[in-house]
Amino acid sequence: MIVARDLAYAYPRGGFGLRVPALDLAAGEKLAVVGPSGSGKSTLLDLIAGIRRPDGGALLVDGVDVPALSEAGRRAFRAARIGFVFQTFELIDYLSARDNILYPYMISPALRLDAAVRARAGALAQAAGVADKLDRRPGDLSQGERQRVAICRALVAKPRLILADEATGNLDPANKGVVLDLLFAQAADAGAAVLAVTHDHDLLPRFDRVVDFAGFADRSAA
Ligand SMILES: Nc1ncnc2c1ncn2[C@@H]1O[C@H](COP(=O)(O)OP(=O)(O)OP(=O)(O)O)[C@@H](O)[C@H]1O
Repeated sequence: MIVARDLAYAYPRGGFGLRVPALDLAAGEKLAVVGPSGSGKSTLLDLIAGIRRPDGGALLVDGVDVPALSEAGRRAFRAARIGFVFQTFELIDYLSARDNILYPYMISPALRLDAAVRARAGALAQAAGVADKLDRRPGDLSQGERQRVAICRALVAKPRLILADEATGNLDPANKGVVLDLLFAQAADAGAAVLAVTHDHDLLPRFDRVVDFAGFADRSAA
């Protein structure tokens, strides 16, 4: 699902660079990425999702050479194949929680919004414990509720790859378990792979593999 070799990236205004010699993720695999704050974990997710373009190296995601795509191509690829739970949620303030969940269907011409999709969005919200909040806007939700809405949005289009950046970071222990169960059940159902950044070491036994990101920072680029 992911093959990265000698992946290099430096922020254009300097300050931080990342060099990843090799990273592989098999279809259906659940990989946790750990590492100190500021070690480049979120930057890696941005590269995989095509939000940022690497300066060098090779990156195939679901067989696609993502860095070779145009910006529009990368956006379409992301909408169709990747479910991204952002660390800061990135919900849209003026849309209801329901419409936030359905957002991939509003921006991707490849996805068609119909009654089955609406039902699926409702079922995901139910499983995540936010079904009674669907008419609210993100500003009227708690942090943990926003996080769960963001997770439903990442899952609604049955992505091939789920990228999760601290997806359970704002949740209490009970909801953490519920949300991770939901994430993994949906991934198994769709045959999707999961790459999750987490600081929560209690969750690591639930993953197939753990990669420690300490050491991937490229000091020469700083
Ligand atoms: N737009 C930017 N321009 C320059 N440097 C940046 C930018 N965004 C992030 N950085 C720097 O890049 C480094 C890696 O950031 P990143 O968010 O990838 O780390 P992280 O491992 O996900 O951290 P955390 O665990 O705290 O979320 C940090 O030192 C950060 O200050």
